[in-house]
Amino acid sequence: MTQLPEYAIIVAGGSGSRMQHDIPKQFIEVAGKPILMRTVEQFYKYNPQIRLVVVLPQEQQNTWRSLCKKHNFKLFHMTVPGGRTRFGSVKNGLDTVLGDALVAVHDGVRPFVDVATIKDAFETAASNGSAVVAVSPKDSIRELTEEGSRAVPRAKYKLVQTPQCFQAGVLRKAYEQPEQEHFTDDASVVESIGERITLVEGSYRNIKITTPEDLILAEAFASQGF
Ligand SMILES: Nc1ccn([C@@H]2O[C@H](COP(=O)(O)OP(=O)(O)OP(=O)(O)O)[C@@H](O)[C@H]2O)c(=O)n1
Ligand SMILES: C[C@](O)(CO)[C@H](O)COP(=O)(O)O
Repeated sequence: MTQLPEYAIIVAGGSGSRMQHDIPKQFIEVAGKPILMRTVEQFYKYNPQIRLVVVLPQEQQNTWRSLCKKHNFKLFHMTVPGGRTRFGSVKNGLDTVLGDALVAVHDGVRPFVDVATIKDAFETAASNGSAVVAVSPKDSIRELTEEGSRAVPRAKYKLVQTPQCFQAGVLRKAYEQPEQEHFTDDASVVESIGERITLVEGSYRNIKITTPEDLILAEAFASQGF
């Protein structure tokens, strides 16, 4: 835990179109528990005093309340409406952040984030201003070109995960700018106002549950107690 108040903005405002499932992917149960609940619990385990902000589409909020009741999920959290894009959802979450603080933004569908990773991200952001979790690619990488494609040096690349943790003031300033096409995460938004991004080591288990086969992996991780 750091000296400043800590927030986790857990974004689950997307439509989950790539999952092709009949219920929103954040509500799919993995080993009997909705994915989003697992994610929120990891942040509570890191710091029971953390301020938890869950971003969900307005029309899913009643379902979420019912799920919390059904699963006897009592962790205190705020719920705010999602935006049209991830950028909009993070912006809505940020409106709840008061004063000086450290803010972690995390995908609601990354339930296997380690407590140690969350700790590392907050501590690094406290000293460096930012901390973005990333891992090294395991596959070779090719860049698409007009002629076809060409090999690029893998050692020069990282695969970016969440949490992405920042000083609240920096994140607020970054999210005041207009949204741009290349804003796929918080690091790209913050970098575009000239701030430096510090990377911290993530974990290959910290998958973003995106497509149907990710659910098989998720069940396997959960059955191993992760
Ligand atoms: N308008 C949006 C879009 C995305 N997200 C969140 O950002 C995270 C990463 O996005 P992704 O996995 O792509 O989720 P979806 O946008 O829901 O999925 P898809 O692109 O397959 O539709 C998810 O937790 C998602 O809920 C969000 O809060 N608000
Ligand atoms: C934020 C993120 O999970 C980092 O890898 C990713 O950029 C989200 O992308 P998506 O297209 O919204 O899944």
